Amino acid sequence: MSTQQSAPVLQVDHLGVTYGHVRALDDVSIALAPGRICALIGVNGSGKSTLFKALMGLVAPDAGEVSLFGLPTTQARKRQLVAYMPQTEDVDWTFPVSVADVVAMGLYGRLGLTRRLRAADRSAVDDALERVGLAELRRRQIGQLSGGQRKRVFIARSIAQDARLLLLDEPFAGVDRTSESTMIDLLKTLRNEGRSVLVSTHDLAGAPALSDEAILLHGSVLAHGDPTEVLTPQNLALAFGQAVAPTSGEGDS
Ligand SMILES: Nc1ncnc2c1ncn2[C@@H]1O[C@H](COP(=O)(O)OP(=O)(O)OP(=O)(O)O)[C@@H](O)[C@H]1O
Repeated sequence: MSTQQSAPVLQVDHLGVTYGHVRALDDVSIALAPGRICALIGVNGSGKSTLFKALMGLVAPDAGEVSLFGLPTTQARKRQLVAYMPQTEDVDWTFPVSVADVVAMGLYGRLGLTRRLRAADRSAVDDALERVGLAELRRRQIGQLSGGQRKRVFIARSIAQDARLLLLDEPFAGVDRTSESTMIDLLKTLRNEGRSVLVSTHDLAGAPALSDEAILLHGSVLAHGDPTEVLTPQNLALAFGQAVAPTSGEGDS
């Protein structure tokens, strides 16, 4: 990490994404430095999930570019540099796999075709489960976990993977205050290890305590910087004051 300390882990230049007639993201430019927690804040439909999906290459932009660690997304994913936690409803929780199986998936990039875990891999899975407090539930089917436990499984998988950038879409939704504060402590520890975290949240009051910087999104970036400077009454009125849908119609692409 040392030689590229200031190189952005995530760079988005003039990104545009359109679904049919809905312009979900328009001219979005963002850079995120290593070792930072960045809160992504915006009203429902402001494009937060779309931004995560574009960063992961899961939706095709119609304008602009994305790079992670100076690499195209496909390369960064291949090198296991980035981990993504989608919104809970985007995951098939009935899938017949255990908690430990899901965490082990973080190691697949390093395993051979047989995907057979060696002793060191098993201990990486155990360590990751220990760090998120799920060691005792390692054999449980993922569908039999609470909402907060499900989120922690994903974080454990990112830790096992040793991802340098975590993209977390609404990790605190449906999570009680105690679990949320445990998760925030964990994210800060991961940040202190030099990882970066982009995390979407609706918790405006909690954002300054959670994050080093904040982005206010409303189809485009309304503000990006220190959370206390971003979350001003004026900016919040712009982002939340009116239930304005992102620009729809033919867009400008
Ligand atoms: N697959 C899709 N097809 C068509 N429109 C979509 C699709 N996915 C998202 N949209 C639209 O794109 C816009 C941005 O949606 P997105 O899910 O990115 O917002 P969000 O900020 O993540 O919302 P939320 O806080 O509700 O999760 C919205 O107007 C939404 O209706």
